[in-house]
Amino acid sequence: MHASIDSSFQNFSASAPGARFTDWIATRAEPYWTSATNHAFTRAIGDGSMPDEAYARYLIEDYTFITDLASTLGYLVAKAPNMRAKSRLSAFLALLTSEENDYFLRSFDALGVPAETYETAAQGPVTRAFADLLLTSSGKGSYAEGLTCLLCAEWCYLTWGRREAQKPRPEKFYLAEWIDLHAVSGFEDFVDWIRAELDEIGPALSPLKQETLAELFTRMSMLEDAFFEAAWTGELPAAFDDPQRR
Ligand SMILES: Cc1ncc(CN)c(N)n1
Repeated sequence: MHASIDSSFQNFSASAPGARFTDWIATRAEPYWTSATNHAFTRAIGDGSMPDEAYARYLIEDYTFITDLASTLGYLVAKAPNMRAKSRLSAFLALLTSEENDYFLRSFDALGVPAETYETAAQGPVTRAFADLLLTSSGKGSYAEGLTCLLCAEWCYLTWGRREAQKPRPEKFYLAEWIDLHAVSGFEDFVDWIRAELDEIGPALSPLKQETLAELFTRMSMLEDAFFEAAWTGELPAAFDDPQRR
Protein backbone atom coordinates (compact mmCIF):
# COMPACT_ATOMS: atom_id res chain seq x y z
CA MET A 1 0.00 0.00 0.00
CA HIS A 2 2.51 2.63 -1.13
CA ALA A 3 1.28 5.89 -2.56
CA SER A 4 3.01 7.88 -5.25
CA ILE A 5 4.76 11.12 -4.28
CA ASP A 6 1.84 13.07 -5.82
CA SER A 7 -0.42 11.95 -3.01
CA SER A 8 1.81 13.40 -0.27
CA PHE A 9 0.44 15.83 2.31
CA GLN A 10 2.82 18.44 0.95
CA ASN A 11 1.23 18.26 -2.51
CA PHE A 12 -2.25 18.10 -1.05
CA SER A 13 -1.77 21.28 0.98
CA ALA A 14 -0.06 23.03 -1.95
CA SER A 15 -3.09 22.38 -4.16
CA ALA A 16 -5.62 23.22 -1.43
CA PRO A 17 -4.17 25.94 0.83
CA GLY A 18 -5.43 25.71 4.41
CA ALA A 19 -6.45 22.07 3.92
CA ARG A 20 -6.39 20.07 7.12
CA PHE A 21 -4.06 17.16 7.72
CA THR A 22 -7.07 15.01 8.68
CA ASP A 23 -8.82 15.91 5.40
CA TRP A 24 -5.72 14.58 3.63
CA ILE A 25 -5.72 11.22 5.46
CA ALA A 26 -9.45 10.77 4.79
CA THR A 27 -8.96 11.64 1.10
CA ARG A 28 -6.12 9.14 0.94
CA ALA A 29 -8.42 6.45 2.38
CA GLU A 30 -10.76 6.46 -0.60
CA PRO A 31 -12.68 4.49 -1.78
CA TYR A 32 -12.86 2.73 1.60
CA TRP A 33 -13.75 5.85 3.61
CA THR A 34 -16.84 6.64 1.53
CA SER A 35 -17.78 2.99 1.30
CA ALA A 36 -17.63 2.58 5.10
CA THR A 37 -19.47 5.80 5.98
CA ASN A 38 -22.20 5.08 3.42
CA HIS A 39 -22.54 1.36 3.99
CA ALA A 40 -26.04 -0.10 3.53
CA PHE A 41 -25.83 -1.36 7.12
CA THR A 42 -25.69 2.24 8.44
CA ARG A 43 -28.65 3.30 6.28
CA ALA A 44 -30.69 0.33 7.53
CA ILE A 45 -30.05 1.48 11.13
CA GLY A 46 -31.49 4.90 10.24
CA ASP A 47 -34.56 3.82 8.32
CA GLY A 48 -35.42 0.98 10.73
CA SER A 49 -35.20 -1.72 8.06
CA MET A 50 -32.39 -3.55 9.90
CA PRO A 51 -33.09 -7.29 10.32
CA ASP A 52 -32.74 -8.34 13.99
CA GLU A 53 -30.48 -11.22 12.97
CA ALA A 54 -27.96 -8.89 11.29
CA TYR A 55 -28.06 -6.42 14.17
CA ALA A 56 -27.51 -9.13 16.80
CA ARG A 57 -24.59 -10.46 14.73
CA TYR A 58 -23.17 -6.93 14.55
CA LEU A 59 -23.58 -6.18 18.27
CA ILE A 60 -21.95 -9.44 19.38
CA GLU A 61 -18.93 -8.70 17.17
CA ASP A 62 -18.89 -5.01 18.09
CA TYR A 63 -18.91 -5.77 21.80
CA THR A 64 -15.58 -7.57 21.37
CA PHE A 65 -14.33 -4.57 19.35
CA ILE A 66 -15.45 -2.13 22.06
CA THR A 67 -13.52 -4.12 24.66
CA ASP A 68 -10.33 -3.69 22.61
CA LEU A 69 -11.21 -0.06 21.97
CA ALA A 70 -11.29 0.49 25.73
CA SER A 71 -7.76 -0.98 25.99
CA THR A 72 -6.67 1.24 23.07
CA LEU A 73 -7.90 4.30 24.96
CA GLY A 74 -5.98 3.15 28.02
CA TYR A 75 -2.77 3.07 25.97
CA LEU A 76 -3.54 6.50 24.54
CA VAL A 77 -4.24 8.00 27.96
CA ALA A 78 -0.78 6.78 28.98
CA LYS A 79 0.86 8.23 25.85
CA ALA A 80 -0.99 11.56 25.71
CA PRO A 81 1.53 14.40 26.10
CA ASN A 82 -0.44 16.61 28.50
CA MET A 83 -3.26 16.66 31.05
CA ARG A 84 -5.76 18.23 28.63
CA ALA A 85 -5.37 15.29 26.21
CA LYS A 86 -5.39 12.69 29.02
CA SER A 87 -8.60 14.22 30.32
CA ARG A 88 -10.32 14.13 26.90
CA LEU A 89 -9.36 10.52 26.27
CA SER A 90 -10.20 9.27 29.76
CA ALA A 91 -13.61 11.00 29.65
CA PHE A 92 -14.37 9.09 26.44
CA LEU A 93 -13.10 5.86 28.01
CA ALA A 94 -15.43 6.45 30.98
CA LEU A 95 -18.39 6.93 28.61
CA LEU A 96 -17.51 3.80 26.65
CA THR A 97 -17.32 1.64 29.76
CA SER A 98 -20.51 3.03 31.36
CA GLU A 99 -23.26 4.49 29.16
CA GLU A 100 -22.21 2.64 26.01
CA ASN A 101 -21.63 -0.64 27.85
CA ASP A 102 -25.12 -0.29 29.33
CA TYR A 103 -26.52 0.24 25.82
CA PHE A 104 -25.00 -3.08 24.71
CA LEU A 105 -26.36 -4.98 27.70
CA ARG A 106 -29.91 -3.61 27.23
CA SER A 107 -29.77 -4.30 23.50
CA PHE A 108 -28.58 -7.88 23.98
CA ASP A 109 -31.44 -8.40 26.41
CA ALA A 110 -34.01 -7.01 23.94
CA LEU A 111 -32.60 -9.11 21.09
CA GLY A 112 -32.55 -12.29 23.21
CA VAL A 113 -28.76 -12.69 23.13
CA PRO A 114 -27.69 -14.50 26.34
CA ALA A 115 -24.78 -13.17 28.42
CA GLU A 116 -22.88 -16.38 27.81
CA THR A 117 -22.90 -15.67 24.07
CA TYR A 118 -21.64 -12.09 24.15
CA GLU A 119 -19.24 -12.64 27.03
CA THR A 120 -17.47 -15.57 25.38
CA ALA A 121 -17.81 -14.66 21.67
CA ALA A 122 -14.65 -15.32 19.66
CA GLN A 123 -13.67 -12.52 17.30
CA GLY A 124 -14.16 -13.16 13.60
CA PRO A 125 -11.26 -12.48 11.19
CA VAL A 126 -12.29 -8.87 10.46
CA THR A 127 -12.51 -7.95 14.15
CA ARG A 128 -9.26 -9.77 14.84
CA ALA A 129 -7.55 -7.67 12.19
CA PHE A 130 -9.12 -4.55 13.74
CA ALA A 131 -7.97 -5.52 17.23
CA ASP A 132 -4.47 -6.16 15.94
CA LEU A 133 -4.25 -2.80 14.23
CA LEU A 134 -5.77 -0.80 17.10
CA LEU A 135 -3.81 -2.47 19.88
CA THR A 136 -0.51 -2.56 18.01
CA SER A 137 -0.76 1.07 16.85
CA SER A 138 -1.73 2.45 20.24
CA GLY A 139 0.36 0.06 22.38
CA LYS A 140 3.56 -0.20 20.36
CA GLY A 141 3.23 2.76 18.00
CA SER A 142 3.38 6.50 18.64
CA TYR A 143 0.63 8.66 20.13
CA ALA A 144 -0.08 9.96 16.59
CA GLU A 145 -0.42 6.41 15.20
CA GLY A 146 -2.86 5.32 17.90
CA LEU A 147 -4.83 8.54 17.58
CA THR A 148 -5.09 8.08 13.81
CA CYS A 149 -6.74 4.68 14.28
CA LEU A 150 -9.07 6.08 16.93
CA LEU A 151 -9.98 8.99 14.65
CA CYS A 152 -10.94 6.69 11.82
CA ALA A 153 -13.24 4.59 14.04
CA GLU A 154 -14.97 7.55 15.69
CA TRP A 155 -15.13 9.91 12.70
CA CYS A 156 -16.65 7.12 10.60
CA TYR A 157 -19.42 6.69 13.18
CA LEU A 158 -19.96 10.44 13.56
CA THR A 159 -20.32 10.76 9.76
CA TRP A 160 -23.03 8.15 9.34
CA GLY A 161 -24.60 8.96 12.73
CA ARG A 162 -25.14 12.62 11.85
CA ARG A 163 -26.57 11.70 8.46
CA GLU A 164 -29.02 9.15 9.89
CA ALA A 165 -29.99 11.56 12.70
CA GLN A 166 -31.64 13.73 10.03
CA LYS A 167 -34.36 11.07 9.66
CA PRO A 168 -37.16 10.34 12.17
CA ARG A 169 -35.83 7.85 14.73
CA PRO A 170 -36.60 4.16 14.11
CA GLU A 171 -39.00 2.55 16.60
CA LYS A 172 -36.55 0.01 18.05
CA PHE A 173 -34.65 1.64 20.91
CA TYR A 174 -31.38 -0.14 20.06
CA LEU A 175 -31.36 1.42 16.59
CA ALA A 176 -32.51 4.87 17.77
CA GLU A 177 -30.02 5.02 20.64
CA TRP A 178 -27.11 3.84 18.47
CA ILE A 179 -27.76 6.82 16.20
CA ASP A 180 -28.09 9.22 19.13
CA LEU A 181 -24.86 8.00 20.76
CA HIS A 182 -23.00 8.88 17.56
CA ALA A 183 -24.76 12.13 16.70
CA VAL A 184 -24.83 14.02 20.04
CA SER A 185 -22.80 17.21 20.35
CA GLY A 186 -20.49 15.71 23.02
CA PHE A 187 -19.43 13.00 20.57
CA GLU A 188 -18.99 15.55 17.79
CA ASP A 189 -16.80 17.65 20.13
CA PHE A 190 -14.65 14.61 20.89
CA VAL A 191 -14.10 13.81 17.20
CA ASP A 192 -13.35 17.50 16.52
CA TRP A 193 -10.80 17.41 19.31
CA ILE A 194 -9.03 14.32 17.86
CA ARG A 195 -8.96 16.04 14.47
CA ALA A 196 -7.51 19.23 15.95
CA GLU A 197 -4.88 17.20 17.81
CA LEU A 198 -3.78 15.40 14.61
CA ASP A 199 -4.05 18.59 12.52
CA GLU A 200 -1.43 20.04 14.85
CA ILE A 201 0.85 17.00 15.07
CA GLY A 202 0.62 15.71 11.48
CA PRO A 203 2.03 18.63 9.44
CA ALA A 204 5.18 18.71 11.62
CA LEU A 205 6.01 15.04 10.97
CA SER A 206 8.42 13.77 8.31
CA PRO A 207 6.85 12.73 4.96
CA LEU A 208 7.59 9.11 5.87
CA LYS A 209 5.69 9.34 9.17
CA GLN A 210 2.83 11.21 7.46
CA GLU A 211 2.66 8.35 4.98
CA THR A 212 2.47 5.83 7.85
CA LEU A 213 -0.54 7.68 9.29
CA ALA A 214 -2.28 7.81 5.90
CA GLU A 215 -1.75 4.07 5.46
CA LEU A 216 -3.08 3.33 8.96
CA PHE A 217 -6.20 5.41 8.33
CA THR A 218 -6.72 3.65 4.99
CA ARG A 219 -6.43 0.19 6.53
CA MET A 220 -8.80 1.18 9.33
CA SER A 221 -11.33 2.48 6.76
CA MET A 222 -11.07 -0.79 4.84
CA LEU A 223 -11.72 -2.71 8.07
CA GLU A 224 -14.70 -0.50 9.05
CA ASP A 225 -16.22 -1.23 5.65
CA ALA A 226 -15.50 -4.98 5.93
CA PHE A 227 -16.96 -5.03 9.46
CA PHE A 228 -20.29 -3.61 8.25
CA GLU A 229 -20.26 -5.92 5.24
CA ALA A 230 -19.70 -9.05 7.36
CA ALA A 231 -22.53 -8.09 9.75
CA TRP A 232 -24.86 -7.15 6.89
CA THR A 233 -24.38 -10.24 4.74
CA GLY A 234 -23.41 -12.81 7.37
CA GLU A 235 -20.47 -13.69 5.10
CA LEU A 236 -16.83 -12.73 5.11
CA PRO A 237 -15.76 -10.15 2.52
CA ALA A 238 -13.55 -11.81 -0.14
CA ALA A 239 -10.28 -10.38 1.24
CA PHE A 240 -10.92 -12.18 4.54
CA ASP A 241 -11.86 -15.52 3.03
CA ASP A 242 -8.32 -16.08 1.90
CA PRO A 243 -5.89 -16.14 4.86
CA GLN A 244 -3.04 -15.13 2.50
CA ARG A 245 -4.66 -11.76 1.88
CA ARG A 246 -5.50 -10.80 5.49
C1 LIG B 1 -16.25 -1.31 14.41
C2 LIG B 1 -16.58 -0.05 15.14
N1 LIG B 1 -15.96 1.11 14.80
C3 LIG B 1 -16.24 2.24 15.52
C4 LIG B 1 -17.14 2.24 16.52
C5 LIG B 1 -17.48 3.51 17.23
N2 LIG B 1 -16.97 3.55 18.53
C6 LIG B 1 -17.75 1.04 16.84
N3 LIG B 1 -18.67 0.94 17.83
N4 LIG B 1 -17.49 -0.12 16.14
